[in-house]
Amino acid sequence: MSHWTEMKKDELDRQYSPSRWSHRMSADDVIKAHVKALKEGTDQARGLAQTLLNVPYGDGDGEKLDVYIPSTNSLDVHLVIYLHGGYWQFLSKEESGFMAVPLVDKGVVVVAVGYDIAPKGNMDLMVSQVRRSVVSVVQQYSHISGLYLCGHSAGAHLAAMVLSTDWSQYTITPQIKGAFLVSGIYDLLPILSTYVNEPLKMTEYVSPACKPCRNQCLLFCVYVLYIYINLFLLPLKTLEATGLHVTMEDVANTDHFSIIEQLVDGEYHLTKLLLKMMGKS
Ligand SMILES: N[C@@H](CC(=O)c1ccccc1NC=O)C(=O)O
Repeated sequence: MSHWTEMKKDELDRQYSPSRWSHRMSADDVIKAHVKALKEGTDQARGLAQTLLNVPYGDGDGEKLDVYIPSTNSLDVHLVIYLHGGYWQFLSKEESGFMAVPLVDKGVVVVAVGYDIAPKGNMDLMVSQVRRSVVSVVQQYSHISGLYLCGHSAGAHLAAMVLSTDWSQYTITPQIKGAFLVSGIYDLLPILSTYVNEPLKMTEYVSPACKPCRNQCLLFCVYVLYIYINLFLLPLKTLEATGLHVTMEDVANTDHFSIIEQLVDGEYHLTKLLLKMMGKS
């Protein structure tokens, strides 16, 4: 495969269209099925778990999060913050509680963060929102014994941006014990000239600033290897060079969408891996 700098726009657009790489269904159908699966999973979690919905973490309309709470009296409670995907322009927290049931069952609190997707929000705002959401969660749940991040696709990028935050500008420094980054995109430069950037309107000035490369606390790192193999491997090497404990998991028989949808299932390999990261297996 040629390097992205040598690709014509059509080809780059195709490479950055995960729906067109699914072997399960047509591009349109895979997206429809994805949104449906996430929504149904979230509705189910809202029915089964105790919840606190629309908790503000800032003054903006979009600065709200949902909390899925286990019924446990244990003091050793772990909390995972989920940052949804959707190329920073699709999805919301309303479809982002789908993985809560198997985690809540194991006594883990799940927080699904809402942020202002494009065109309402731009990259700087989204990065600032997810960072502030983490600070707010730590302030509200100071008793938790372990804070973890999970993100899919664009949400994995945002999670990596959280990990690379200079917390000296914030009131507290969250102690993030691990991050579970699923099928993320970590280099924004190649997408500047693609359709993905149309609502985002990122410039070359924004993009390097939003490239997560510094990281202090990554324990587990999950990628799916299929199309952009070279782009995915790059941050892994960068992270390892900093002396972090980074694990890469190559998940068989999946695609960009099913890899995260299946977190509704407690028996799914990645659900078990996420629980293992939190010492809950
Ligand atoms: N144009 C993108 C659309 C996409 O990524 C997407 C669309 C709706 C909901 C979620 C999406 N991506 C999730 O990671 C694609 O071809 O897959």
